[in-house]
Amino acid sequence: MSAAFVSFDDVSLAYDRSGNAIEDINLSIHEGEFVAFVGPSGCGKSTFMKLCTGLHAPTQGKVQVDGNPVTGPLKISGMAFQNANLLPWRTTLDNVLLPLEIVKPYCHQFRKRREEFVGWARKLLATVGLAEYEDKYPWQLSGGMQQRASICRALIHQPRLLMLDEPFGALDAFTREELWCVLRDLWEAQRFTVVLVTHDLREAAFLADTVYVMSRRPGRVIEKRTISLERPRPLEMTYEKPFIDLVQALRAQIGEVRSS
Ligand SMILES: Nc1ncnc2c1ncn2[C@@H]1O[C@H](COP(=O)(O)OP(=O)(O)OP(=O)(O)O)[C@@H](O)[C@H]1O
Repeated sequence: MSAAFVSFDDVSLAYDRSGNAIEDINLSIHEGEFVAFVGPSGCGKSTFMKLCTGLHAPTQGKVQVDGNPVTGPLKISGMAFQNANLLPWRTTLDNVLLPLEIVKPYCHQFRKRREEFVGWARKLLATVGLAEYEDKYPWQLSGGMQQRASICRALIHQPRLLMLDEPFGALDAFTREELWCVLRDLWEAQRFTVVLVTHDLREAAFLADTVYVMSRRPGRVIEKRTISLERPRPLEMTYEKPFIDLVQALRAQIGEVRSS
């Protein structure tokens, strides 16, 4: 096993005097690992993400990424959220290029290397099936297409850490499953580290190597479950018994947390 890429040592965070939002988190994520966080609403999943990416500092404990303490917004991460949040006045291609215009070191090279960067964006868009939509505006895309573009935008600067906060939560079940496969294939090809926050236990079990189950507030990790289903994982696998049993077990656990 490689050294931890993301590590949380006794981490707690209190936003205000109402007490800890998350408490005593100890975990290690290895480079290239795909982890998912599940738990009841308000248990601190998004808070975990903010700590990981340096958008908040812990009240107690230590957060490290790639061997360094996280002291401010992390440049090696890409993020995507439930809402695609594409800029409506930019085409799909220009939305995907945005991080390269902003993030160091690319922003300093943007003008000079624009053609090369456009090539990266086109390649990524083609990978997720949006080759013909590069010049369309967000309002000309379906919700699923917008989310594909938003994942491309999160990956364009080749981040080592991809943070996904319920990225498929607003999509219909069919589109969601399609995008699981898009994400699975991108991850298989590039092996960036992924932290996925989701309410969807099937999604967590299908995509992740490790699922962390969190308790109600103050959020603590109450279980680390290794998903040993063979890879690559075809979608059909989700209709087979081992997968169904796994999701049932996770569901039972969340049910216990909710009623406790
Ligand atoms: N900026 C903030 N200031 C004060 N309290 C906050 C802030 N952000 C989150 N909280 C509180 O911290 C707790 C954890 O919130 P968080 O958004 O991390 O939970 P979550 O598990 O992601 O929730 P959900 O599943 O509903 O999205 C909640 O009780 C929330 O009200």
